[in-house]
Amino acid sequence: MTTIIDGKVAAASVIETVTSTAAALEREVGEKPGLAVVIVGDDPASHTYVNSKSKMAKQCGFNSFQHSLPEGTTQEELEKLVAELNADPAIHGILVQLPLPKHLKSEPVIQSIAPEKDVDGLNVVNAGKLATGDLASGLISCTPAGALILINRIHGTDLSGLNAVVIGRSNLFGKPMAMLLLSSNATVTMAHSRSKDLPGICRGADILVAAVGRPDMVKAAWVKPGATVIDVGINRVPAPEKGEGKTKITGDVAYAECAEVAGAITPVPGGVGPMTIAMLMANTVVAACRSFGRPVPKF
Ligand SMILES: Nc1nc2c(c(=O)[nH]1)N[C@@H](CN(C=O)c1ccc(C(=O)N[C@@H](CCC(=O)O)C(=O)O)cc1)CN2
Repeated sequence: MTTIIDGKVAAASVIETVTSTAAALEREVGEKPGLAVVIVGDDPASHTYVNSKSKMAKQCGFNSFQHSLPEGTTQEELEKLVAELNADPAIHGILVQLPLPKHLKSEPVIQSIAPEKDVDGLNVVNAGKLATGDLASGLISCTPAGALILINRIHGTDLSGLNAVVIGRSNLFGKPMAMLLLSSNATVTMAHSRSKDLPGICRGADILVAAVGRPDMVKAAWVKPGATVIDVGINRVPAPEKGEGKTKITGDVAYAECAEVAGAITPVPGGVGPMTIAMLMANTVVAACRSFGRPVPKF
């Protein structure tokens, strides 16, 4: 029997801990965690994600600040806003929604976020801490942190002796995911579009993580029988069965056929996606606890 890994259930458990920690902080210190979310431009999917983040922040008992900037915002204007948020003591977490419009460079913006407020875990200080095995004092990118929680539900926290393959090498997901798996003692292979014999590499995986942005790319023949398959893809594709012009979300894994072979698998939607927003809340409450010298919850 294949286990369907339910990201909504795991996310709800994270949110419960976040909410009780935020309530304790307010009771004991008289302050709420503050999350600032910055979005530039009109991308509808990005607006949906940002609205969900702001709504969830309020639900957790945070102060939520949304900065929606016009498409024509300049690099200087964006970095000036980040500098103001860095200096604001009511803000414990800052997130700049990605991707930015094409005329803006995301790297300098990300690197201008104060590391202790970088709840996306993308700043070189936080990425460096993760790469050097310091998982305790930095902030870890939300989607890989959430994917690891789902993997831990199947395999426990010690992945010794297991082969993990991560397809994709982005700073937002692939690289931090590989570091987290390595820190959990897995034997990790990072594969990508230039890898030779991708199906063969994947067939060696006890834990296969796909983050490539190509709908249904991973086929059943790529999956080792009994493997855990984590699908990080969020692809919007046409869904004529729902009506003309309709679309649906699908992952990077051909779900139905891979579920026949895998031991455990995440669906899309309802797998890794809900963990992204839950871990953003977790990072924000952790950043707030640290700023007040309070104990940090475990997720
Ligand atoms: N600064 C950041 N930008 C982006 C990130 C990020 O972590 N930080 N990740 C993605 C988008 N993203 C959050 O921003 C995100 C993607 C998907 C989901 C999610 O819950 N997906 C649902 C399906 C939702 C739907 O039906 O549309 C699921 O998989 O169940 C949450 C957040 C890029 N940008």
